[in-house]
Amino acid sequence: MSERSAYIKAAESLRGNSGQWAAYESDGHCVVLAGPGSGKTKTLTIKLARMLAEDIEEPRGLACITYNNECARELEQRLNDLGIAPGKRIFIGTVHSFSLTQIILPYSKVARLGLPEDFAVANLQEQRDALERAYDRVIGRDEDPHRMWKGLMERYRRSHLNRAAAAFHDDDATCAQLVLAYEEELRAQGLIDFDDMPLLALRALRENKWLRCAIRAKYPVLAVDEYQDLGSALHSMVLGLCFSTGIRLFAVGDVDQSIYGFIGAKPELLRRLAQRADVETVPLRLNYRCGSSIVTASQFALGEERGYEAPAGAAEGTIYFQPLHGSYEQRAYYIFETLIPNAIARLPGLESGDIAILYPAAWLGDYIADAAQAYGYGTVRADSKSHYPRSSRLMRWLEQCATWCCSGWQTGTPRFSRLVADGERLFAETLASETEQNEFQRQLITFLWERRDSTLDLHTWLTTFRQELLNDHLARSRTMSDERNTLNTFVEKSAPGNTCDGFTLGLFCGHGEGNNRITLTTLHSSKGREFRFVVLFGMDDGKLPRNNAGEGEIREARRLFYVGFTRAEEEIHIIYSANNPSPFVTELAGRIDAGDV
Ligand SMILES: Nc1ncnc2c1ncn2[C@@H]1O[C@H](COP(=O)(O)OP(=O)(O)OP(=O)(O)O)[C@@H](O)[C@H]1O
Repeated sequence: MSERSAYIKAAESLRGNSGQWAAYESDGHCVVLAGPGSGKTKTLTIKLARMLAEDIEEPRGLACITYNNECARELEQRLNDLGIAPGKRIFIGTVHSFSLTQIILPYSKVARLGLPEDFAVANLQEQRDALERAYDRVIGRDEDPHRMWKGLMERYRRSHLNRAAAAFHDDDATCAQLVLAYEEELRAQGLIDFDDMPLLALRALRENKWLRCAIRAKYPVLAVDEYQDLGSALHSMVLGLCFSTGIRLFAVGDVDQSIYGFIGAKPELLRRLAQRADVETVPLRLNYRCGSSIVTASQFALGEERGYEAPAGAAEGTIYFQPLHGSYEQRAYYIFETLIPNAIARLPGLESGDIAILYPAAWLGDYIADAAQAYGYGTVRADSKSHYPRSSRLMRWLEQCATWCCSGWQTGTPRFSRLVADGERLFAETLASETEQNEFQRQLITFLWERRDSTLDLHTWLTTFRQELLNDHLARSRTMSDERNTLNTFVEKSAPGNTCDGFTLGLFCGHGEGNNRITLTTLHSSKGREFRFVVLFGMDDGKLPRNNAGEGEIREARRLFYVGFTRAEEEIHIIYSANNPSPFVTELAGRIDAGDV
């Protein structure tokens, strides 16, 4: 199917929903403001495909910014299903990678950002060292600066974007000095860090009108997914690029799913955007994901009536409350001894891959992982305790390469051309010339073609890959120091005697048997995902919300509960301490008992 017919066909499924169709037909700035499962991401991807085909003439393209690399991966996959591979015309990535690759790397010198020509991105150790030196200079107490000051400084940098404003120096003079000293320490080493990226990009855009015009020339459309979690820097960029420079905006989000306040997200920014007179705001009411009782109850979970409904004829869905006694270990065992075997017997066709167990903090996942292993269930962890950070672009590309070796060479998923394009974007810095790109492509096909076997030993595959293809690029790149460390750590883990000893290529990329595993992840990392059967684990007072939470934190914890709750299609099981339930669970159970569902 051609690109054009693929999106036109997909758009037919939007026609029956007047809101989705209005967004699809919009021709100016448009914001889709809607709840879970309402098809925001679906509408966004089909609209992107349409704009690329109908509104934007080659070689111009569009930039799509999203919250994290996992969300970027999801969008890439959905666009790929519509026949659109990321490439020169389309940028999909985080605010940080947009700032770095589209603004700082190409324009830092002409935009006079004051960075040395060969600046690099600091790895975690270099950031720690810079903070320690800055702390000694500004505060100099005999304390660990990483415990309290690191978090304070990060929040201050993210919330005080304009260094010229008096508020930057006045709101917290010590913090302001620490920020400046920390940045000086980094610059003295020729480094920038992660938080510098949007700040420097914003400064470059603010101070240089020609740069805003250059971005508009390349990307006449800017799309934003998960707007509620993107923070002040992105919001300021959007205001400057879209409303002062004329780039067209297409954004989707949900203020009720804003769960990253602790790193600077502000749901009111999306609200303000949606209230602008020059923006067409499209609300969506139907939730296609969850059974009808789950949709109704989700609004009790949130504590707000939003008027969301399931479409006519949707299945009902069931909510189970599971108050338990005993330790977390005992409660985790109950899931695999009773809950899941019963569910598999009851729900036709339910497989491990349809099941997710979500918890408020990654350490609670350890109990689940141990219990799953004891009962012989395969699991995949998508939280911070996964075998490698799910956000790593390099690891994500290696997974794709492994998938090609296991099956892609026969099925075309992924296509080899996609691996080449993604690899060239990943190593864009060191693959500048056509000769280098051709050589990279030749080496890649030689390596992968000789290893088309899902039973190969992962450690050998990775060490050879690293040595033959990656080492040189990683050593020469200025931006991939952390990616290099991530790879080296994972290679070490896969070595004989370590935690991933014996992993095959198939297990690494979730191919075949290994793919059908129960997902274990935090409520935070469950955002954007959906499963037939969801277990919420550890829904206890003190865990959700955590002890001594302030008012704002309690509101955010409640939204987190709502995000987890709305991942379920058919069944949701809420496991909590019988003596100490989360107040959100108590309120939800009370509303359901009162017959509100
Ligand atoms: N018009 C539609 N007809 C049928 N199914 C739809 C329609 N719109 C969306 N869906 C389905 O609803 C589910 C949720 O869609 P999607 O993931 O795009 O929602 P979302 O609004 O991004 O959700 P969340 O905010 O919870 O991540 C998907 O399975 C999608 O295919």
